[in-house]
Amino acid sequence: MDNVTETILLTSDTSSATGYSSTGWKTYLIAALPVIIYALHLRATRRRVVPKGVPWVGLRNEWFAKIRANMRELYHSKQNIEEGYQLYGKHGKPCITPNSTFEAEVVLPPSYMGWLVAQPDSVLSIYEVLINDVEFTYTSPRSWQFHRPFHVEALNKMNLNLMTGVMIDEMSECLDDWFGAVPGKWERVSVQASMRVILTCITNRVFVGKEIAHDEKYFHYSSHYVHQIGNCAAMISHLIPAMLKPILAPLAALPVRYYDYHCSRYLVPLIQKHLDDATAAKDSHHEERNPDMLQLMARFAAKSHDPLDHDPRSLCARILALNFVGIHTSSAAAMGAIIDILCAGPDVFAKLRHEAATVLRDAGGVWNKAAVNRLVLMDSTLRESLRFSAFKARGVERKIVQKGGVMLPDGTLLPEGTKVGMPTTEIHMDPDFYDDPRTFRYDRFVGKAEVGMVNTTDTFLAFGHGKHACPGRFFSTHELKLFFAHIVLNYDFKFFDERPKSKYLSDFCVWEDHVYFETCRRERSAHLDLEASS
Ligand code: HEM
Repeated sequence: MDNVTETILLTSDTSSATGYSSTGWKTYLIAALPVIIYALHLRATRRRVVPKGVPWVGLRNEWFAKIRANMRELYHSKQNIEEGYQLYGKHGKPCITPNSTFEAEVVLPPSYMGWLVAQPDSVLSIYEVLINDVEFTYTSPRSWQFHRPFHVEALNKMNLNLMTGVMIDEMSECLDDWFGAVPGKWERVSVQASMRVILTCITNRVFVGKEIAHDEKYFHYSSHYVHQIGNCAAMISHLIPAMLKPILAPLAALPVRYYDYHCSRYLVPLIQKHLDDATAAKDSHHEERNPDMLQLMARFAAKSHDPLDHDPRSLCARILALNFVGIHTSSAAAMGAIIDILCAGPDVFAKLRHEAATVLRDAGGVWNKAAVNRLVLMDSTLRESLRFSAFKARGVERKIVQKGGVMLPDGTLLPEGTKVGMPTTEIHMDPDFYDDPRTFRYDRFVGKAEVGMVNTTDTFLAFGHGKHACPGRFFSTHELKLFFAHIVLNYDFKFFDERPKSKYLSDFCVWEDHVYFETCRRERSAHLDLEASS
């Protein structure tokens, strides 16, 4: 017997004598492992709260019914929301809709809207929803580390009147590329690709200025950033168990962090320059009259005492996050609008063209904010499209952050961490709120000043509602009205005989395939025809 074997035998003998055999210890550990993992999982998923006493929809009579309903949600979300609305929402009651992220959401009835929007941020938080949905902790940690969200304030300070010329320039250039520049030549164009690229170009131009916006590599990195952030967030929230997130999510977020890094190489030096200029201008009281978003943000930053606001990398992350929220939403709105207009047919199109031509002729052939504001039919058409073709079925989503939870008007207690929201699409299609809701009526809102495209109401939720209603809606409304006016003036179209099909992925509405339309550049803008004939 050698020394080592002897030692092992001795050790083993000793442990048997004391009642602790190493095999027994390992067995205990192996048996306890699932419990330890489960305890860690519970701790890591403590935010996944499922309130008691609220009925579920989408359940079937089967084993593990809730887990399976959550897993089915990716393709059954709209059905669940419809069912919940008919069974509960219409009767003033909340219900739980499953979610493929396993974070079930309490959908509230429309009658609770006043209560929902009256809650302070210390009770219901939109930020927790945004940070969670986009997995900002991993995909873009810097973009939500700030004390004052002045990127949102900068959005509201944007001078849309002075920006109009820049926007028209950018639109014309992009439309030449995508819709065709040769009069009389018909082109076949993808709705999804064209709207995504054109809206990205306009947003980039207005946000970061011409030089960087027109840099092909910046366009590549920034548009990939916008698309990857959604993919990475979906992968993190759907595929990575919460307890493994700290280890695996940073890896899953690498693609978006790569594009973020490349965008920052363009933006950080420019932001530093704007910060220096803004600091100098603060002392000399001289500021450029037509600043882009980055310049506006630098002005706010220059006046701030928070060191984080002077970090160009932080400002860069914030503008990229704005790009993400702004580009997806406005391109989805533009896709819905062009499809709705081409389905509405030649009469509606002729009326929109006539209005745009009259307004532009009366404005002397140059668009400005006042002229865009006079596009009443276009405003109603685009608002109707946001109602009719809403691209997210649940909206006004908030997370309960108040310790101890919150009591709903019917006395139900929802615990801290519960996500709540409104059934946007069902409210938009409810005959109690809209006459003949399943018909696209382009002129539905004409003559009702209180329901212009930017106005949110209890029953028009495309931009959310309440104090957190989309701050980008003034910019987007102006941009989309200008864009569609420019299109109807300068292009002819073939109309759709049949509406393209859409489907839901979770609660997001997407077009089933690539949808194409045919368009042809006119000899000249229709307002010049009007001028010639009058
Ligand atoms: C047609 C285009 C757009 C649509 C339909 C849209 C829709 C929305 C919706 C539904 C919300 C949630 C509001 C709530 O829950 O009450 C929201 C929030 C927000 N949107 Fe938009 N949006 C659009 C364009 C933009 C643009 C262009 C920007 C910026 C460039 C932007 C920036 C934001 C921000 C920062 C928030 C969060 C507001 C907050 O936290 O208080 N949006 N948007």
